[in-house]
Amino acid sequence: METLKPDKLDRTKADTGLNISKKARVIAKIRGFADLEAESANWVCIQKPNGEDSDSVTVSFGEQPSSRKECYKLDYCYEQNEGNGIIFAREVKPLISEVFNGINATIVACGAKGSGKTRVIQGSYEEPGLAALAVDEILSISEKMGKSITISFYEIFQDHVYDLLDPKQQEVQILENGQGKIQLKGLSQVPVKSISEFQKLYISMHNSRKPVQKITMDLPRRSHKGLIVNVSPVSNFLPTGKMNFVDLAGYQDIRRKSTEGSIFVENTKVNKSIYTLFNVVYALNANESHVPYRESKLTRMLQESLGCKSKILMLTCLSPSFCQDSMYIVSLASRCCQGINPTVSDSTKKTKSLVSSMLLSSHKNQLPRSVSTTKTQTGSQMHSSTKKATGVASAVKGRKLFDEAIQSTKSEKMSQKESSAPNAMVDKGQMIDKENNHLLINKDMSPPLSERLQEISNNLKQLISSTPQCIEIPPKNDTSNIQACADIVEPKTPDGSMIVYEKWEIANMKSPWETFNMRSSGMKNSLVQEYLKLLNTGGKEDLKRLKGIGEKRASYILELREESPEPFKNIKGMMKKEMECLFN
Ligand SMILES: Nc1ncnc2c1ncn2[C@@H]1O[C@H](COP(=O)(O)OP(=O)(O)OP(=O)(O)O)[C@@H](O)[C@H]1O
Repeated sequence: METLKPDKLDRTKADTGLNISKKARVIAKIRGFADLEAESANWVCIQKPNGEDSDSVTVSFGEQPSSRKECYKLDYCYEQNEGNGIIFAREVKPLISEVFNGINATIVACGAKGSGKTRVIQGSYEEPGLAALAVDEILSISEKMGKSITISFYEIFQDHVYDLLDPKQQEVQILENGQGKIQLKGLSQVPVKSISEFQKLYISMHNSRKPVQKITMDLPRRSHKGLIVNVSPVSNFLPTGKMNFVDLAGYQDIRRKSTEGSIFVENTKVNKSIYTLFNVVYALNANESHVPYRESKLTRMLQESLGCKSKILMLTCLSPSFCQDSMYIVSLASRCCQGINPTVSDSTKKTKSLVSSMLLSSHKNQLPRSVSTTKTQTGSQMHSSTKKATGVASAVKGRKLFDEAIQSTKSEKMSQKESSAPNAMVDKGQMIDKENNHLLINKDMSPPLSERLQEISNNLKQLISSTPQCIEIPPKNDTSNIQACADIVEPKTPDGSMIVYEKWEIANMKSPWETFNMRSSGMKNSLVQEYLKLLNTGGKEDLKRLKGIGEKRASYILELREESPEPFKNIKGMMKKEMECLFN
């Protein structure tokens, strides 16, 4: 196990000084060169205005033309020569004391396929990952306190959760009790007494990739893997703290891959859950009233470790050589990182404000979010390889974002005050009740998915009926106006479409009315896509919330989806299916 100097490396509360109300810290790590990678192909550039003391850094990619280089702001970026030990000491270790105080922490590794996520989270026997380093530390503290720890290890494959520590590999059910508390039925908790015992369970299970029930294992599969470390708190009056490590499946843009059948469905589900996680982190960092936990199994499972007083570390892994998917993931990460008041390019602002005014104001926060990120033109860029790590003593600012993370909602503030009040003998049950109440309060504030979908459907109908039929549609192959609006509705690869949009707009010089008409057409198209997506992916209850869809039609839609993964390709197809349904 790597020897660390915690006294020098810890980021203590004394280091905190930033007034940044962010719940999630978003950082990156550039992976070392793999065996067959050309070391000359150094593609990621990072800019640290204050070296290792920088409060934020910018990441850009070498192959973009320097005149139009886009930079993505993140809280920090670790370079190729900085290993798991340093990341643990600066980012993860400070969270451990929080976990002993009954607070949940979640460390998520995200990135393109092969970007080094597993190496950072799981590591190997030779170079332990963040999870093993954390368990080692937690075990040594627990031993001193005479306490014990347990671990759970699960896999999410095609939106099903499986227990990796249970030989029977039962599917885990995510249940919510009467008070809104999440329970993971069927997920075992195994006591762990030593680091070697942990490594044996974690590394061997991770690598064994045992066949999961009812799933053929002939093809490599993309799945998320999660570890939960349950920690006994310092006081019996505190709830059990959890430290979660999530090794996300690698992001792959399926539009660029010629996949079919079950692989296509698998990839779509994986990407959707990655988007949802980013949307949740964005919503938390931006203090939004609605957090879309319910939109994926992963975020649903992690709800109690992402919301309330939890701490989140998003670790974006980057390939050092050209990788389009890495660019996309960084753009998502950067957007989460910005939280409140992200700086956006003029074109993005323009589009956003237009769409906001077009939507009923009560709906605007309820649409799936765009990938607007901080994009700036670069000044002097520094290639990652040219920067040398200059020791660790000065790199102490990262964790202070966590320490400053505000307890933003009133209910959180109240529960904090009460738990720290003198003589407040708050028992475990009461504390849990408070958390539950908080969840219920939040639930009241944020309507469930089905309500949002209903509203999207209503918007769609309104727009279809109100959009003039004689609108001037841009040339058939020019999808820029649709793209501009789709940017608001759905995450997209930052492929310069906004630039294309601006050029197109300038070249055509439309009147305000014509521009409005064109954009509303794009808006309509986006909403149609959302509506179709709902028909293709929504649950039965969500489908039934849509006007005109009752029990029978919802069942029929689900039947159609069993026959083919995405039966509703366009409006025409939808109408046809509707007619078939009527005559069935
Ligand atoms: N720091 C590093 N130095 C050298 N090679 C590395 C480093 N990190 C990862 N690699 C290599 O890169 C490859 C991908 O690593 P890893 O499996 O950790 O990526 P991943 O993002 O988890 O992949 P996937 O998306 O397929 O799960 C492996 O061959 C690994 O040995």
